[in-house]
Amino acid sequence: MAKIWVNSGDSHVMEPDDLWTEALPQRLADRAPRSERGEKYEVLYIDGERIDRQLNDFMDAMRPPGAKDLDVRLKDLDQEGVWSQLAFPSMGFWLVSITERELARETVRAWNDWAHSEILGRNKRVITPACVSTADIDDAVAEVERVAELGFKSVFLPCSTRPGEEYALDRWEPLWTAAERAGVVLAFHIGTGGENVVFRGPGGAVVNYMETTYPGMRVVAHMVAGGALDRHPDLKILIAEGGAGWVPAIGDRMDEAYRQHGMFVRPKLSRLPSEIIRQQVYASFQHDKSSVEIVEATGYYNVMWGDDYPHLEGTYGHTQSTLHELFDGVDDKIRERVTRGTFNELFSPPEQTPEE
Ligand SMILES: CC(C)(COP(=O)(O)O)[C@@H](O)C(=O)NCCC(=O)NCCSC(=O)[C@]1(C)CCC[C@@]2(C)[C@@H]3[C@@H]4C[C@@H]5C[C@]3(C[C@]5(C)O4)[C@H](O)C[C@@H]21
Ligand SMILES: [Mn+2]
Repeated sequence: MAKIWVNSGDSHVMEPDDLWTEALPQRLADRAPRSERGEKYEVLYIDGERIDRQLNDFMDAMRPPGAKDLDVRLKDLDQEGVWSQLAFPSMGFWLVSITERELARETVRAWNDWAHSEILGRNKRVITPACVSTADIDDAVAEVERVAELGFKSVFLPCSTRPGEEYALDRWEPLWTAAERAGVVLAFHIGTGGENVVFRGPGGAVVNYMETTYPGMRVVAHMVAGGALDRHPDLKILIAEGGAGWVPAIGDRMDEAYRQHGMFVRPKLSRLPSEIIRQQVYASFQHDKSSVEIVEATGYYNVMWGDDYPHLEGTYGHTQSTLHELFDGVDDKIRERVTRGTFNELFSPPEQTPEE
């Protein structure tokens, strides 16, 4: 089978265990996110809070050779046919749980400086979003301005927020303004900002997998209906790892709400929700056939494939067979858009050198 070369809008870096102990004074490093192997679960400590995380066997699941080594990762990518990756944090995901201002600001800054020197500074194919404080919007704005200067093209935000901090609220407006002005994409990754295991019982594994998808839909509802994207027409948001088939469907439902409940709608928008979604909302998927099918069926083109490397939910080891299943027989324009074009539009990776 001919090799299909793609870009990945959803991958992950795995940070060195000493990222924060190396970068921060002891009084802050001791409170930064830390992972320990418990009896049955990985145990996470964040600013003194203990969270029982993944089942250990989940954590021990197959890991590609390059998960923690950039040079080896690039060889993995050549083998799998992935040219460029937007690589989200791993331990850095838990920074969004920090509510104390100084700790949030300093741990985020340290993560960004590590990514800038160890990833962006050492290669052009793998890029990361930057992290920002969710504890203080002024700090988040300052960090967006700083990292944009450093060359970051996106900023990671959690899909779930603390109560009273929902994305439709004015609290976030300075961040939307700064991100639009800096030309950075807001990259929301599913399964972040809240509990990922909310049900234990029959079907738990699948039910919880679905439960982490819904907050991605909520982000779109708040950013569209709350007016943020209408007020900032150059701002683009990505919902990573949540699939893409649902995006045009919620556009229809939001249009129906906007029309049928018009007497209750505020703020009024200059465009229908479904138009805003087609112009400013992007989504990534790994295996879903429906994420490809809806492009032609609905005219929603902001679909981006992702390898979710090095996670279990990703395609490492079966990328090419997945890509052929997804794209063989699909219109070339749609296949090019989903496998590379959407990523190129958002992140302009370097031109791909011909395969050796
Ligand atoms: C769900 C249970 C506990 C049910 O068990 P029972 O039947 O009652 O005995 C069991 O099946 C299980 O532990 N499964 C392991 C997977 C899992 O934790 N599932 C949660 C929902 S899925 C999820 O949270 C995603 C969205 C997808 C899997 C990877 C995921 C956990 C990743 C993984 C782990 C960690 C969290 C993270 C980023 C991170 C750095 O990589 C996302 O925030 C989130 C994400
Ligand atoms: Mn992912």
